[in-house]
Amino acid sequence: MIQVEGLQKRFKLSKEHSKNKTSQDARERDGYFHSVESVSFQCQQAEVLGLLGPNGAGKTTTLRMLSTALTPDSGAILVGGQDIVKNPLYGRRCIGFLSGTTGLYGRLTAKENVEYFARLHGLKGKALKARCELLFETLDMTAFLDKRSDSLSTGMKQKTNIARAVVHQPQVVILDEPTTGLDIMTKQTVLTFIRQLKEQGTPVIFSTHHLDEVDMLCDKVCVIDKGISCFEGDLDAFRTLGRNNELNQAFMTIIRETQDV
Ligand SMILES: Nc1ncnc2c1ncn2[C@@H]1O[C@H](COP(=O)(O)OP(=O)(O)OP(=O)(O)O)[C@@H](O)[C@H]1O
Repeated sequence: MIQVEGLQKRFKLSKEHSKNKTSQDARERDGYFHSVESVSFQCQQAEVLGLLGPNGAGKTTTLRMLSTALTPDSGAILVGGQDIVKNPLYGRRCIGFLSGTTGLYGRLTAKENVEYFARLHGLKGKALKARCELLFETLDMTAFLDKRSDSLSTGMKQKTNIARAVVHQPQVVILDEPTTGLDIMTKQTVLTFIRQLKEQGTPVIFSTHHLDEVDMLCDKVCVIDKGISCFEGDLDAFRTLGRNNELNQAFMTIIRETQDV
């Protein structure tokens, strides 16, 4: 289980930027951009949580804090009761993170990339081979395992990145827009993989703009708007609050009404 409580993150703006201030966003103040002002949610074992929000809402900033790539200014991130803000090394061991900008080593093959990260996490010998083979099979990677990563298609790269992110069997999996830019077949493989993680009991948090994916996969959603989590609940509660069975419509109502407050 992962619990996120009162996360905040601001970024210092350059003097130049502050002088020529044109932004209407209330998060820009005192020489800082307050990307995440107050975000809280939790995701239990075997639950899939969809992180929703308009462009610029603060989803990626939040997920980067969960991955320990960014340190929050305040707030707590508890995995199995331990605060990974205070213990980021522990966080890196227990979280598997796929970001939109994760890079692969272009000169290494898909297989070599995944094995390299497996070794970084301490896997070796038969355990490494078995874990990698299972992932290659599950993510349908066998046809391109020996190709250099710089020659892979977008979908092949994404599968390799996902394998790399979960090779150490993390307690919690966090995926930032995992299906963006993928064709229908590859997207299906990724969604099936998320469902399998859930069946194995792993909490999965993923950000997306595709509410059809949320409908198919998510047990609950958290909506972030302008750096603040304004809704957390299951899909029934989401539809009720948005007064619409159609998730896109419900989402737009929730955002509109949050912004009117
Ligand atoms: N290093 C930074 N310095 C200044 N502002 C930043 C920085 N990183 C993010 N931001 C700002 O914080 C806000 C939230 O960005 P974030 O990438 O978290 O949004 P998002 O919800 O993931 O958006 P999208 O759906 O478009 O990916 C944006 O306005 C962004 O410009």
